[in-house]
Amino acid sequence: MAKEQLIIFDTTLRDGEQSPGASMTREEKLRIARQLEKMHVDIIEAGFPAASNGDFEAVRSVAEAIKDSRIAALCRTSDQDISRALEALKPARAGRIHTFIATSPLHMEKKLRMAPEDVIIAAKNAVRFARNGIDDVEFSCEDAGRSEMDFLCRIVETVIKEGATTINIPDTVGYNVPRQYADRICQLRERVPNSDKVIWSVHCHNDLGLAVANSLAAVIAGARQVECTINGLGERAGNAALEEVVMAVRTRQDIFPCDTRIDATHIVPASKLVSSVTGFPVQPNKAIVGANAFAHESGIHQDGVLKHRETYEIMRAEDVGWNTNKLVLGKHSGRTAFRARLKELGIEVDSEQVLNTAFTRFKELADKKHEIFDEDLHALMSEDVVTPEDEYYKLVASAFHSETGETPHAMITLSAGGAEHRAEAQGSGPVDAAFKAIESVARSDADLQLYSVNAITTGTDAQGEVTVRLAKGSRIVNGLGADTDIIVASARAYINALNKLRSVAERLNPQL
Ligand SMILES: CC(=O)SCCNC(=O)CCNC(=O)[C@H](O)C(C)(C)COP(=O)(O)OP(=O)(O)OC[C@H]1O[C@@H](n2cnc3c(N)ncnc32)[C@H](O)[C@@H]1OP(=O)(O)O
Ligand SMILES: CC(C)C(=O)C(=O)O
Repeated sequence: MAKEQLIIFDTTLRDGEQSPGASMTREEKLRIARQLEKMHVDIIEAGFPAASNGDFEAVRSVAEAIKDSRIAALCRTSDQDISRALEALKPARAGRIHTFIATSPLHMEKKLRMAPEDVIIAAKNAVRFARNGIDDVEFSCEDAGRSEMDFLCRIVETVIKEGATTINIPDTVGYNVPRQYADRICQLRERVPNSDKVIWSVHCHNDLGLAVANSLAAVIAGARQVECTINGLGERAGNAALEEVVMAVRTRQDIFPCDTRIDATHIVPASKLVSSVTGFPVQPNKAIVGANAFAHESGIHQDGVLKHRETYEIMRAEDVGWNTNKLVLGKHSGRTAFRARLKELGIEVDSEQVLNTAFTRFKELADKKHEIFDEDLHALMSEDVVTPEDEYYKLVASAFHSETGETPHAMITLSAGGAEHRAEAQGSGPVDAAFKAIESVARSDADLQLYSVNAITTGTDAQGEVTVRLAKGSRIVNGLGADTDIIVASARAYINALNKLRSVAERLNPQL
């Protein structure tokens, strides 16, 4: 039997935009709307036309441009707001008026300063007025999560009689918990006459981190529209995240009696677009769209995923728009993942002993660096271990000068094959000056590919750890240096890399 449709109503451009700092221009709204249309979002709430001329124009432009999604515009229960919204929606192939008024005792008394009976009249008149202009009218009981059930039933019954086609029950301040919220939806569906003639919708905020859980509980209780936003953007702690709702319903088809029309492969691009437009980064551990959502670092998980992906993945990264899942090499990784990555990089390991030696070096590096990249592996596999006794270059002494308004300057005494050399150089910073001074002696002709400060311990004796990656021809090496002075640590790392380059060159050409 075909599943019922769960309507996805995206409000990134309206409630999402109410996030402090997330205001969007008309062009930005258009770009996001086009991405939402591509994803097959059913309804795009484009804005609040009475808010400003800019928002009016933005809703109008979205209504003009988007053909495959219905466009909704939000308005209070005032004729002026509704007229403005109707005007903005005129170019839409399919439009919806979304009108709302608060129904909780607190909001009615303290904010609206209206008697409950007057709120019912305002809702009734607004829906009637809206229905004169358009067929599709959604009515929202703002703060329904804290409204009295009897009152909710009365106001909803009234607006259904006036022709509202969708009834939205927002948990405006994210106060409800799943069982209680689901119970509200069940009661309304049971008690309100003609409840089967309308679509029941939910709109949950995330103040207690329950927006998605509440939305899903409501779907099980019979709601067939979920209002949500990309990345969970929205007022205060945000709204239910579209990607989480869609993927929960899709992944748990054994539980949900419905599914959405969303093409989930557009989810990650949509998330990236919203993040770049708003400047709100996505936290790495965010479900579905976070950079780590399909990444595995620990050896036991990596081993499991390599043997059978489903051991640690309940969805496929490709199905939500990532290129693939990721095995990230780090200090928790094991031999299986290490060997697999080497193989992917085309690095042949001819014996268990070579693998074990390389793996030990890899663990040493991983203790110093947060993440091991492919270049690190190339370096690990091509370099020899250089012991202090075989070091050709040694740092004997150093002095650095850096002062506001003056060019940084470094003085280095370097031992090269036992002979001491003094060198001085200026640079764009003291580290640059130190590297130039060392190079004036070593003349390695190597490319500096990476300079990173890997870890700083805490306390007054803080240790700075630096990695310097040098490349010469096909040889790539990582040099490590540690010191309480970060410039000295950098110089040591550079010299360590030079020694490794020399050692590899000697191995390839023993005449050197
Ligand atoms: C839960 C939600 O997300 S609701 C949507 C929230 N979004 C927004 O508010 C963004 C757009 N809003 C705005 O640009 C402005 O608030 C406007 C243009 C709508 C109104 O601006 P102003 O006329 O200056 O009013 P202001 O914002 O100061 O106060 C809101 C007024 O609307 C009233 N009001 C609030 N909700 C409703 C409603 N659903 N229906 C009718 N009146 C309402 C308030 O009681 C208050 O009236 P008062 O001024 O007579 O006390
Ligand atoms: C206007 C309604 C839908 C709303 O945004 C809320 O109650 O949070």
